[in-house]
Amino acid sequence: FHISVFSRNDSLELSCHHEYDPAKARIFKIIVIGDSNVGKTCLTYRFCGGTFLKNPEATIGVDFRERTVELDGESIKVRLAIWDTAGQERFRKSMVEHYYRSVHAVIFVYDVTSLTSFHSIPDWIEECSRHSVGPLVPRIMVGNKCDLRDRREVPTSAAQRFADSYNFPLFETSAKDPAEKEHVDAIFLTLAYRLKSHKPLRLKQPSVSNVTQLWNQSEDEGTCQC
Ligand SMILES: Nc1nc2c(ncn2[C@@H]2O[C@H](COP(=O)(O)OP(=O)(O)OP(=O)(O)O)[C@@H](O)[C@H]2O)c(=O)[nH]1
Repeated sequence: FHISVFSRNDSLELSCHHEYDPAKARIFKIIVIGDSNVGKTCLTYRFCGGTFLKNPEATIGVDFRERTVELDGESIKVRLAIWDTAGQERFRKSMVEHYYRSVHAVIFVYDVTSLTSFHSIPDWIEECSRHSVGPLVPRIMVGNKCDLRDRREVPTSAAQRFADSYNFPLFETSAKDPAEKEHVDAIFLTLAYRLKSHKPLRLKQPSVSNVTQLWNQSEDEGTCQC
C-alpha cells in the first residue's frame, strides 16, 4: 500500500498495517528542510531505500518516507516518519504550516558546492522559529554532495563554526557516494537516539493509513515541545 502526497517522485511508502503493534506505533516526525536542489530527496531516499535515487524530480509539497530503526541492540524500535519538504517556494508555500505541526526533529540541508545554499540556512532556522519549533526539538545540519570535491564552496571550518554557534551537530556527507551510506544512516540514528526518550506520536487508529493519521493528528496536536 503505497502513498505519496503531492509528489511526482517514485517515493517510498508508509505502509498500512492492520494489526495493532504498540512498538510500531512509536513514531517520530522528522522534517528535512533546505534550498531546492541540495539533495533532500536523495538523502532521505538513501536512508529509507538504501540506494541513490537517479533523476529525482523537484518535490512538490512533501514526500513521505519511513524507516524503523532499532536502538540499543534490538531493545527499542522507533519509526522515523520523514517529511521530505519542497525547496522551491512555489511548491511549498501552501504546505509550510503542515511541515511544522507536531514535528519532533529538524534536519537542515545545504549543498557543500553551493555557498548560496549554506547562506540560506539562517533563513530556514528563522522559519522554524516562526513556527514555534522550540529549542528542545533536536536539530541537525547536513552538508551534502561531498563527493564533488573539486567543486566545494563551503569549507568545513566555516560550517562547523556556524553549527557550533547554534549547538547543532554537523554532518558532511554524500547521498550519491555508496561509501557514505552508513554515514547517512548515522545522521538519522543520531536523531533517533536523541528522540527515544521524547514523547512519540501515538497512532489513534492503527487500522487506518499512517499517512492519513499523521496528517490529521498534526492538525490536532500543534507543535510538539517535548
Ligand atoms: N553529486 C551529487 N549529486 C547529488 C547528491 N545528492 C543529490 N544530488 C543531485 O542533486 C540534484 C537535486 O537532488 P534532490 O534530492 O532532488 O534535491 P532536493 O533538495 O530534494 O530538491 P527540491 O525537491 O527541489 O527541494 C539531483 O540532480 C541529484 O542527483 C550527492 O550527494 N552528490
